[in-house]
Amino acid sequence: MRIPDVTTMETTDSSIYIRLIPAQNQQRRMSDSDKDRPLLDELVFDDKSNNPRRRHACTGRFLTMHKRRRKKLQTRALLQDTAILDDVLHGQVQCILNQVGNWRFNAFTLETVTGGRSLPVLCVHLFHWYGLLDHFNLDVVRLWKLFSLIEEGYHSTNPYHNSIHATDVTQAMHCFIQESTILEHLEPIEVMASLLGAVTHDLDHPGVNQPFLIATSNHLAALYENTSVLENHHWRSAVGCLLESGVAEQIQDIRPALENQISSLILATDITRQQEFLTKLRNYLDTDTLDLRLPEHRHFVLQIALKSADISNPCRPWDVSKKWSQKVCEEFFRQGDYERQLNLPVTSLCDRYSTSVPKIQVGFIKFVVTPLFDEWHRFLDSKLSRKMMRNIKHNLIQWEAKVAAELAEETRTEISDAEALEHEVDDDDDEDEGGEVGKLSDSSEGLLPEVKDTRRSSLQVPSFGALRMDRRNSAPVNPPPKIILPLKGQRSRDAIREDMEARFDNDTFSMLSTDSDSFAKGRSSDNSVPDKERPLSAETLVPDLSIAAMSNSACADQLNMVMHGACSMNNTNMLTASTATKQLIRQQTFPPLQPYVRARYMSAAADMGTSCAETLIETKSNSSDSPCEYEPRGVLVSKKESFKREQDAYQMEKSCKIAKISIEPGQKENLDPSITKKNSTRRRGSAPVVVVLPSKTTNEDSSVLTKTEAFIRRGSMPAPVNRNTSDNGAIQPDSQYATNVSLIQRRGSVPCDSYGGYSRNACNGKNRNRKKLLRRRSSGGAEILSPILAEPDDGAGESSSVSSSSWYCFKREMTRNRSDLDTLLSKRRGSLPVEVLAVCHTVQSSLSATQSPLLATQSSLSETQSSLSPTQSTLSATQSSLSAIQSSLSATQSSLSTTQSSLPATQSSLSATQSSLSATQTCTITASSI
Ligand SMILES: Nc1ncnc2c1ncn2[C@@H]1O[C@@H]2COP(=O)(O)O[C@H]2[C@H]1O
Ligand SMILES: [Zn+2]
Repeated sequence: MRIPDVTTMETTDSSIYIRLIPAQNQQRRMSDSDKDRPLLDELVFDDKSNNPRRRHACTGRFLTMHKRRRKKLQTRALLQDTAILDDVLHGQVQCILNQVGNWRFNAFTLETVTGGRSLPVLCVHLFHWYGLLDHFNLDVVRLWKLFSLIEEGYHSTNPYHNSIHATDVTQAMHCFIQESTILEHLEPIEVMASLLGAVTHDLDHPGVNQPFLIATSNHLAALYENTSVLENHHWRSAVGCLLESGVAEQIQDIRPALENQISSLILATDITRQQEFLTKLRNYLDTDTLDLRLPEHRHFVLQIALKSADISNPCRPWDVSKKWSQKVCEEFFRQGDYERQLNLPVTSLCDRYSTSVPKIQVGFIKFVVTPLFDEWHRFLDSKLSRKMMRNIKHNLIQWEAKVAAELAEETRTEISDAEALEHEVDDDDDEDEGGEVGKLSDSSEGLLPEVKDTRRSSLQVPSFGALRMDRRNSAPVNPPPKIILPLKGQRSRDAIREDMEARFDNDTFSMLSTDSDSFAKGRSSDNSVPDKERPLSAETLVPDLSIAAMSNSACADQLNMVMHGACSMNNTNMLTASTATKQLIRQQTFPPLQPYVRARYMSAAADMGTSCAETLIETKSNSSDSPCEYEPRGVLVSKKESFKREQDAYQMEKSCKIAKISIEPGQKENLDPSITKKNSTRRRGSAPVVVVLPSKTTNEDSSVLTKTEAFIRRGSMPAPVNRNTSDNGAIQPDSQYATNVSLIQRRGSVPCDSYGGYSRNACNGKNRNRKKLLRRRSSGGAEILSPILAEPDDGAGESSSVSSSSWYCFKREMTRNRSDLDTLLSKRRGSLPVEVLAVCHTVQSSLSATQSPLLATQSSLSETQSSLSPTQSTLSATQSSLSAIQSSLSATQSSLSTTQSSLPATQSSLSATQSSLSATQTCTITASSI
């Protein structure tokens, strides 16, 4: 392919800008007039007499509902006179764009000279340069709009994952696909997919990693079932931009194939899949079987290229690379700060108090970058790949030197700290001896400032709460580590090496994107903030308001207060006030994750999904129809070659289609189907949690939500459950973690009555739900705790008052014994808010309170039993005498009956006697008469 010369480019690129200006202004160059900038804005953003930018900025185009903060341009300070300075320095832009294929490219410089528009400027330039505009007959205004939408989709508030990172990765991708080994085989559609994939690969990135989204129950985690959450979101957002810009309309024929390729490229950037790709690449290279004439092999190489481009910043020249390293670590540390505020375990790589930029860089370069670039270099074996390898080595040496310097400084600090403490002890010992030290310590007041001055920041003064945040090193405060001091440096080095190896473990890639070792191991933060600084709830609090924007404006206000207020010590009081009255109740169950839910959420994806299936077959006919009469620029190839490749491309599209269609409804990309099945069957609880704050104002609005300012928890999967059940390589639990979690594991999804109950209470002040709460069959977990968390009120029923008093008992107890709370909090993991844990403790203590009266009752029962036993024996004696009487009675009865039975015989003998007597009498009478 022909690389255009500078003169040609100058003319060509000028024409891009000229074409962007409305017809009546075409004769004017961008830099010619003070009106150029507004004109461009008008053209790009006010097209069709709407104001799309403003509209989208308010409503949010992406699922994070990102409200873009407009970049502050230095020259905007001169708003009233825009003519004085132009944001876009066209001469310099041109100069940089002319060097766009150079590995020394600096995206930050392009960002500056383009007035913050590096992304669309670079991309339109590259599309033009490769001849894609002509080849696909693209409208440059739509294309500009596409890249403006993409630029807008990146969060300018992210230190690293912003549009400059997209620019950087796109330029790196451009460098890679220009490598002759690759370029000669590429189809125009593949070039377009590569550029679009690169520029959108982190679109709408929230600035935190996947474990954080899961731990804070972000709706994206629920939507993508905790699998390649961000990557799935990035490519779907990309498709949304293609649709919205109208570019999709122009490339109907190739759209399914293009979108398939973009999605597959972006999904490959999931860093947890690094090993999978690396093994495959090694295998290809070992067996020398990579054949770029095959579309699937080309696609695989493009996946590797994008993965490499994504982590290529350590391969840049030192000055550029260093800047990226600082930016990415700034974002990591920001996440660590959020985790600390949320009382989540602080991801080790995000903990600014236990690690440093050089340490992270050494680990990242050694364990992530080098293995990939070793293979990439083996494949490319070019001038560029050699340069990159040289840069990696050089940069690694720089960072290692910094780590060594840090260690030396730490050791020095610790020695001087220990010496200072040693002096203190010696001073006490020498007091009577009157030596030199004794002289200095004539007055203890005089000594104090000196000790204070020599003391370094690594030793923490326990009483100074604020200093805690500044503390960096790990030397314990009490007692001074005198004995271990000589070994300290060596120990630290070993510890750091081990630490790094653990952090950059090939299996986990824990710090990067989708895993977090501290989450998995249940490590608690050493720096957990005191209770009063704790924000409202882990369930609702997310780092950037843009991620929380699917709640109402009142929630956004509250989050804003927490997020920005909690950072400043001045606002602690405000926070304390709000946390003191916080209540936790549950809300209705999140809808189950059915395919239709996903479809509803992702209108763009749905659109894409159907069109993919429908129009895939048309792709071939279109691509063969398309004439190859474009300028011989960029990747464009001869007709004959093109035809052959179209056949290959068709084969690949067919295989893509098969792969796509074989995905069952609800199944996620990037996931082994068997794992999906296992996960989905194992998936547990889902009930979101709501934090209700007391009414801020006495608003007349009868809406419960407005009154209570409910923070609606979006996601549904409690983190502990997910971690326990997820075995797809994202997070591996260890046994200790599992044991800890089992204590607080959230249970099923029985909806809690208390939400409705609370609402009614809030409206009319009655306690209609109290009996209901008692009747309710709890599934365990947060829902059982809501009545306990409720503040006592006058009309409280029996159960409520018991619970409330336990809560206050617990609170009192905790205030007395902070260490208990600390222990409790330090055990805490995952997404359950701290309140839930606190209440677990409350329930336990109220249970033990209930147990003691029960025991008393039991002993009195046994006493009663023993006093009863004599009575029982009397009773049994009486019973036996009674039975004796009964038996004598029965004997009497039987003799009576015997007597009775003998009576008739006597009677009959009597009557016989009588009759014999009367016979005798008759005889006598007869005899006498005779
Ligand atoms: N210089 C760096 N140091 C540490 N981590 C990095 C560096 N560059 C990139 N990464 C990580 O690698 C990840 C690659 O994918 P992402 O761009 O989404 O996010 C990136 C960061 O998390
Ligand atoms: Zn990236």
